[in-house]
Amino acid sequence: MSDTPRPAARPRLAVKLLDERLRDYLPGYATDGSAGMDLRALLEAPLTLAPGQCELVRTGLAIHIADPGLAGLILPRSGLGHKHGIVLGNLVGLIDSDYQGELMISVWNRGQAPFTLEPFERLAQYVLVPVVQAELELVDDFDASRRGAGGFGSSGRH
Ligand SMILES: O=c1ccn([C@H]2C[C@H](O)[C@@H](COP(=O)(O)OP(=O)(O)OP(=O)(O)O)O2)c(=O)[nH]1
Ligand SMILES: [Mg+2]
Repeated sequence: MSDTPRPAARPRLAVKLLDERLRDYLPGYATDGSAGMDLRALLEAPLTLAPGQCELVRTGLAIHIADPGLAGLILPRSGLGHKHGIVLGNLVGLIDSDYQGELMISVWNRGQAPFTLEPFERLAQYVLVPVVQAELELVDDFDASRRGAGGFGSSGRH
């Protein structure tokens, strides 16, 4: 028997290609255990971002998640972020389950040197995550908890 757990059934997401060139570049999981699928830059020409510059970049993909129990996250790629300072202008992109528009990536060069993005380069990753929607219930007092209202380091450093 293998130690590898059997993968759970994968939700199926409806995807529209907004540009035919994307057909050759459909996102997928690089390995069995990958958490994210890489998203590519739909650019007509290389795009050079000066230090501090932030641009909205097309992906050419629309994904309708449909299930309110799921959401998409757009996250930076570690290599681009750490080595080149290429991260997201909104830090994290949150994709609502009812969003049907094109996935857009806010690309921010937080580094010190210009960086050139090439057409169809993988520049961010899309992660599907479970979501729980809550009902807010107004109360006058909470049941006591050990932490109470202590925050921002109230439990000490070590
Ligand atoms: O990096 C991102 C972030 C968001 N979106 C899309 C999907 C998301 O469902 C929608 C709205 O995002 P959000 O709610 O974060 O932005 P907002 O500024 O609150 O806009 P809205 O008033 O449309 O909710 O924009 C992207 O394509 N890329
Ligand atoms: Mg919003």
